Amino acid sequence: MTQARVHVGGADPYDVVIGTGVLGELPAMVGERARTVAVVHAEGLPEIARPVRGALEQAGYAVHALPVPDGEAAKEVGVLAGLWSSFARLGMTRTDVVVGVGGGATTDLAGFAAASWLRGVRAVLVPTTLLGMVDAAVGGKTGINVPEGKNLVGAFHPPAGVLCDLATLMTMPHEDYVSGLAEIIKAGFIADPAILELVEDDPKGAASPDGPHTRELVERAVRVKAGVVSADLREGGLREILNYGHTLAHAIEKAEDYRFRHGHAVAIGMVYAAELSRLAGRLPAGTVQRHRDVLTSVGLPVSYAADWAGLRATMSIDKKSRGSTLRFVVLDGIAEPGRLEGPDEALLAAAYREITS
Ligand SMILES: NC(=O)c1ccc[n+]([C@@H]2O[C@H](COP(=O)([O-])OP(=O)(O)OC[C@H]3O[C@@H](n4cnc5c(N)ncnc54)[C@H](O)[C@@H]3O)[C@@H](O)[C@H]2O)c1
Ligand SMILES: O=C(O)C(=O)C[C@@H](O)[C@H](O)[C@H](O)COP(=O)(O)O
Ligand SMILES: [Zn+2]
Repeated sequence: MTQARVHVGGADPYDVVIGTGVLGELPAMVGERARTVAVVHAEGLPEIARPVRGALEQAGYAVHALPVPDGEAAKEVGVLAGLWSSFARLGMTRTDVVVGVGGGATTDLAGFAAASWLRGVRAVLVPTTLLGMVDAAVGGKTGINVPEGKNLVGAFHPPAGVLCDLATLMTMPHEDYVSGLAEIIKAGFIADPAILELVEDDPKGAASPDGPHTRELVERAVRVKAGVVSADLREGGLREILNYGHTLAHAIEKAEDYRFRHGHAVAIGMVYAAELSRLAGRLPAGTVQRHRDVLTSVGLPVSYAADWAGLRATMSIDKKSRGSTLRFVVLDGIAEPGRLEGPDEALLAAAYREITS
């Protein structure tokens, strides 16, 4: 299979390599100055980290595997502190490198560990989930959760390279695979309608790593993200569009004690944002229905019912808020993202009612 290479520009440029057999690129991304390489991976997935460790050992690095808890349980301050202790024990200096292998939770943690160790060492990311490949590992947002909210502590720390080996997707649990599709569909709504058409034409294929368009869907979503973060790494404006659906999604994840899949929460959050757009007179009802149809077709949820007051309170701490003003990414049409600033409480509650049934 041929490989695709997507360049991410900006002050710290790097490549995202997509295909199979991509690990040959790893030593070049780690670089010649490194001696020690810490490979951070989920403790339940040592077999996924094994080829990564092998490629690095063969290249002559001193490789140390640092297993962390699986999934979202990794994005906790205690786990991060454990990595700092391990880095100290290994004597990691500024020329040494952290390699994160796994899903988005693992790469978010590994990236933040790299960002914070000695005020910043090189990180190379090897995402092994669909969501990790198309979103989490690209763009330099790293971080952890705190009890008060999702991703509230973190740093912008672009990786030195991202390697997406599509073969690793074959072992993914179906529900986690589908979760990743939510971020791909998000990229379709905010920027690349061809993604929506690919999913709508063959939802069953889209929901399987064996599907005919897996590689194209991954590449298209990565290109959307790369284009945005190349222009606005630190979310001064444009980058906010990647947060479509996330204001409510993050509140749902917190309400569910981070046991709700991120992509599933984003799917619900996108329908909420679409309903907000419609109720604000900015989006036709047909486009809101298109959200429900395409998300449902691949098995993603589009409704949610829990105490509105709790969700509303959590949304205030969203990173797009400015002072007491809530700000949402909305749509004025397909691939026409806009902002809704300080919406009426009545509008927020009305949009929520639309997704509770
Ligand atoms: N930094 C960003 O820009 C960004 C973007 C989107 C999402 N995120 C974050 O990413 C996280 C979600 O990522 P995710 O969906 O990958 O979830 P995840 O990291 O929790 O992984 C999902 C599950 O898949 C398992 N897994 C990983 N690779 C596997 C494989 N190849 N085969 C079998 N099992 C495998 C994991 O162990 C885990 O149990 C959230 O924390 C979210 O906030 C970050
Ligand atoms: O890269 C971005 O920017 C995004 O918003 C991508 C989101 O899919 C991702 O979930 C991100 O982690 C959310 O960031 P946050 O700043 O809202 O925590
Ligand atoms: Zn997301």
